Amino acid sequence: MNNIKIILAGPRGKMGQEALKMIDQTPHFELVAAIDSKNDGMQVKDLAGCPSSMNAPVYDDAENCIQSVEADVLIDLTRPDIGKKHLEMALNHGLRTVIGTTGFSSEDLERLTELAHEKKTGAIIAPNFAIGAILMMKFSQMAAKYLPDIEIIEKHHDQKLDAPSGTALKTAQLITEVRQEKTQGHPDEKEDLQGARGAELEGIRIHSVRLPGLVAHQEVLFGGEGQLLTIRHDSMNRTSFMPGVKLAAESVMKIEGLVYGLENIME
Ligand SMILES: NC(=O)C1=CN([C@@H]2O[C@H](COP(=O)(O)OP(=O)(O)OC[C@H]3O[C@@H](n4cnc5c(N)ncnc54)[C@H](OP(=O)(O)O)[C@@H]3O)[C@@H](O)[C@H]2O)C=CC1
Ligand SMILES: O=C(O)C1=N[C@H](C(=O)O)C[C@H](O)C1
Repeated sequence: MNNIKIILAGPRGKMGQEALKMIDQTPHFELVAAIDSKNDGMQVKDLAGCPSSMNAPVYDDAENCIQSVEADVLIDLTRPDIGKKHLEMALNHGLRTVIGTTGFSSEDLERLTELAHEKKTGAIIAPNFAIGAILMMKFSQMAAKYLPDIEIIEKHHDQKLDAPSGTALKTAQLITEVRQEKTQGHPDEKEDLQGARGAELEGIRIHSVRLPGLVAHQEVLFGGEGQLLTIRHDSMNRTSFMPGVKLAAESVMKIEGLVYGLENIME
């Protein structure tokens, strides 16, 4: 496989640190720069916790980095508002991009799909990189045909900025592809405390839990007469996401246009 030159945005973050290790351990990946709003001019190896072999410059200005460094792929693991900005910027420069940050609305996705098409550039937005989470979403889509009364409970660490999680939204979207819109619960139900029934997407209820100690977890509950099916996935740590990040960085080299969800590139 050809060498892939990578710019990583968010190298000091929890995901960024795992991604640096993964890049370091992948012979055909080469880190050529990092985007970090706080450490302009430094080398990645000098940032706390970063592999000592990484002689790549740090830029605080993403546009300057993209223009100055010869790269094949930008991987963004920052935060929802920044990920969006970086994807738009990279596409405008014709730079292939893998986005791990979540919080994309359907309007954002529509606009960025058009931009990727117009620029003839590959991009992947992966609401969840964990292979088990992709399977949980696919199995939920299968089950929804037969058990259409569904509630999603997603549980994350308390530093998470977006709610519901990108995974919960993607799960609900996949379900709506096979299920008619449906009102669940009693037709006369009312919330005595606002939010008690969670958020709602085409009748599917989504409940977001945020607690210290959690990493990333989701249960999809399917209720039927006298039965309950639960499909559950747990990420115990962030190394669970790295095979997916690696697959996305390899796959984005071969595609044109925007792909939303790793299930679309898994064989
Ligand atoms: N798709 C998936 O499978 C997964 C996605 N995620 C998503 O990935 C993102 C990162 O998660 P996580 O690592 O846990 O979060 P962290 O808060 O640990 O890391 C985010 C990092 O981004 C940096 N950052 C913020 N703004 C900028 C900027 N303008 N330029 C460069 N870097 C910036 C932060 O730096 P500073 O400290 O200076 O603010 C921080 O180091 C989140 O959006 C999360 O939802 C997480 C896990 C899995
Ligand atoms: O912020 C996180 O941590 C995670 N974000 C993604 C999401 O919003 O679904 C993926 C995973 O759940 C971890």
